Amino acid sequence: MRYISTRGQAPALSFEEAMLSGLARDGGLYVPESWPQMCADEIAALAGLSYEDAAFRVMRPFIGDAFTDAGFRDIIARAYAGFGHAARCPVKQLDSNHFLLELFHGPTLAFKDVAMQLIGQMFELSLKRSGKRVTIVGATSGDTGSAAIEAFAGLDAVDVFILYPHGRVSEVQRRQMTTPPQENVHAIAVDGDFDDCQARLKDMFNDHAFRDEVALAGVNSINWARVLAQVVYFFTSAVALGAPHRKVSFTVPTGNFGDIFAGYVAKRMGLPVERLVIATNQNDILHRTLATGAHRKQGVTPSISPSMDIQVSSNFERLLFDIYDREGAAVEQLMTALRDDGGFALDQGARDRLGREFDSGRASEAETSAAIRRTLARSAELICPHTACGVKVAEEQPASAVPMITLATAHPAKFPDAVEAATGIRPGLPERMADLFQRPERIERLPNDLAALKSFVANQRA
Ligand SMILES: Cc1ncc(COP(=O)(O)O)c(C=O)c1O
Ligand SMILES: N[C@@H](CCOP(=O)(O)O)C(=O)O
Repeated sequence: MRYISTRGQAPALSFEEAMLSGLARDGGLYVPESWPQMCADEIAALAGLSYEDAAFRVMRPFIGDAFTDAGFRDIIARAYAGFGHAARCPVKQLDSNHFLLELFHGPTLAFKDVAMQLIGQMFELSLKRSGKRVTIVGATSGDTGSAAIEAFAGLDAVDVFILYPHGRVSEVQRRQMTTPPQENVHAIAVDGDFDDCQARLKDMFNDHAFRDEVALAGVNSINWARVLAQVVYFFTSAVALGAPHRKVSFTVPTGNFGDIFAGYVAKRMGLPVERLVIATNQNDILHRTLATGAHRKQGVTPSISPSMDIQVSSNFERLLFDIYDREGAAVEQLMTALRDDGGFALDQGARDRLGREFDSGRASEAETSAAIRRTLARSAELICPHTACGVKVAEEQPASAVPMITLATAHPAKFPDAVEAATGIRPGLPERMADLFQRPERIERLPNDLAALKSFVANQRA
């Protein structure tokens, strides 16, 4: 399996090379040159397997010769050993035909752990083999950063720098990033929003001299391996509800478009998915794109679901590549317009293809709170505000016999203020994190300035 860039100008790479590279050198994102297929019998055979065994079968066709089968099984086993639920990503019934896919049983209580724990193991093995050292820089609206720090803290061959928007993540998220004592991890509060952090990260990748000097690597969903690991739970949850003999639909709380793109990949591989529903908060660029065909930035407005406070959805580029018939030049043109003019209009063909695959909805602040309250009253489940955006949008989809699975992307205890304001209940952190608020913090505050950020990274790495 080779990986090609969405902008069509970078060399094709192996899985391992794409994983260690992050962004392609032409500014694009790596995608597989074709979608591996799983037939109905292969999908049916996932029923009853452990999450680890299912993960091996779903991901194996993508990794080429990066790892031996035994080595890859070992990586997967180590990645999920620390999860707090035997099923790793369990499905819970919310209502007669509405289910929650719980993705928050990993160490930092959000869905990012599912992929980050895996790629932490992959990086470690790969770097040990090559003797190389890399500098990981990540941008976060709160959850990717804490998951990355947890997965890479203390590793010899890696320095980690996480850019987060100052004052725009929850206190639990911030402390998860600023309290780990290991010297190879650095949390940087940037004076800007998440889009600024992600833009500076991409600027660093696009500065080839800097990129080569520090051996830059990325663990955002820029990295194909992140998306791949997220494909697995679309299969396991669908199979738990009867796939491939029965179709399912998914509603995905969406920001950077990585998670729902993983659902799209599962569908391309043969999983019978009826609808993929994008759920946004008030930062609703993707919902507006579906509704109007115009993809236009409006600036980020802080919300009670801060991890989804995103207007430049990085992985939308991967989808555009597919719906523009894998024409790198067309994607390059659209991305240039997004950067220079603030947006672009999809042509009618692209709009039709988008509409055939996806539906969308948005949740205002009041609707998000109401969904938290309603879910507690109806189903006795306390959900986080991101999950609540998903539940609200799922509930307004047309009635259907096809089961709807909404992704529960974080534990409510990461966002106690929003949950308490909605329900009067303050969710508590698990015992192992009970002293989080007493641990000393280490924060570097920097301006939204490429030169300042590059200089900090270059000087602080080991
Ligand atoms: C809790 C939570 N829910 C949903 C999302 C949106 O996921 P994605 O960026 O993959 O669209 C994020 C951030 O990515 C998140 O942290
Ligand atoms: N919500 C994310 C934003 C970054 O997304 P990623 O999937 O590209 O890493 C976060 O919590 O940081």
